[in-house]
Amino acid sequence: MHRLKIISGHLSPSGSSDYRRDLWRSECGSGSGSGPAGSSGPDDVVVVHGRRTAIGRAKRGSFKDTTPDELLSAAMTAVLTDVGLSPNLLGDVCVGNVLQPGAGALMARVAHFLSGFPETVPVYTVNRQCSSGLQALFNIAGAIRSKSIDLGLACGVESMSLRSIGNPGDLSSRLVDNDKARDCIIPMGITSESVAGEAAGLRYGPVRPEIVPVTTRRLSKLRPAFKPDGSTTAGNSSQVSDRAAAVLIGRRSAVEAMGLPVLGVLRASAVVGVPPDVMGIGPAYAILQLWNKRLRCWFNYFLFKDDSCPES
Ligand SMILES: CC(=O)SCCNC(=O)CCNC(=O)[C@H](O)C(C)(C)COP(=O)(O)OP(=O)(O)OC[C@H]1O[C@@H](n2cnc3c(N)ncnc32)[C@H](O)[C@@H]1OP(=O)(O)O
Repeated sequence: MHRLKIISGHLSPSGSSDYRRDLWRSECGSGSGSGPAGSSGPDDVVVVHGRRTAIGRAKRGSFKDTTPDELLSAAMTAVLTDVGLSPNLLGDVCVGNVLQPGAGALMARVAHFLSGFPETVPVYTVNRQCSSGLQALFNIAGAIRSKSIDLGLACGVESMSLRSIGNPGDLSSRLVDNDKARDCIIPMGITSESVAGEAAGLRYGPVRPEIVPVTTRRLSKLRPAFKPDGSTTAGNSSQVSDRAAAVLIGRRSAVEAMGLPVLGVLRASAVVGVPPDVMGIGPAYAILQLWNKRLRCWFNYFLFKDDSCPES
């Protein structure tokens, strides 16, 4: 019950005082501010509000002809409209996007103007492959922590219908002499097969007793998508899709002064490099790094799902 109460408090739009009291009392929340898990107060980076579009199936879905600037603009506009915030108050806007033509920032700046944002508000894009949207969030959080800005908008957008991931661009011919460099051009689906191969030997530890095995006939009959004897199918893959999302975050003191809601607190993030032929395994190692940043008790409250792929 205690755990449920904390989770529901975390989701409360008003950042309810009950939740905060529980958080302050909990092992993570009661720290002296000496570490990322323990710091709590006016300088917290807090989540105010977030919206997303529906998820359209690439090439065949409802957004197959919708340009990414339109998707992005819809999400950006909705966030600010919901909370009644003028875009003038945004210190920065960061957009995660992988398949970027127009030198990166063009689509985002167009979306920015389509949303009625003034030219004085800056915008830029970031590409950290599958976690680009998350990286946008932590870029804005970093700017808030360093006191460069008080409030910012973090977004992510991808049109897998209108853009192609097939073209690797111009690369050195020396690539063939370097194993790791060569692995960088392995198709995504094949890396997914390699991750499945590595994961096959893993035990699922504490969550194992919670899982009830269910085999649906249709699901088990789906054919492997990337190699004949593979295990990646349409049923266990991230879907290739078109969508956008936007999240408003800020420093707690500024957010509260503006009378905006507090949905949650951004405590920490971690990024790691992994071998390119199993790049999809990255979140497992990043979670371990967070664990090592003394966030152990947070793992009592939340189960993590890797939903960061732009195409998922
Ligand atoms: C960091 C990383 O890990 S990167 C990610 C690595 N993974 C990948 O690259 C995989 C990305 N995904 C893909 O490329 C695509 O989703 C694919 C190729 C796997 C599948 O694409 P599609 O064939 O277009 O999938 P689609 O959605 O049409 O589904 C195919 C069929 O499976 C069926 N299906 C899909 N999911 C399920 C399910 N859960 N249960 C039953 N049937 C299902 C669909 O109904 C469809 O049936 P139909 O052909 O009779 O209509």
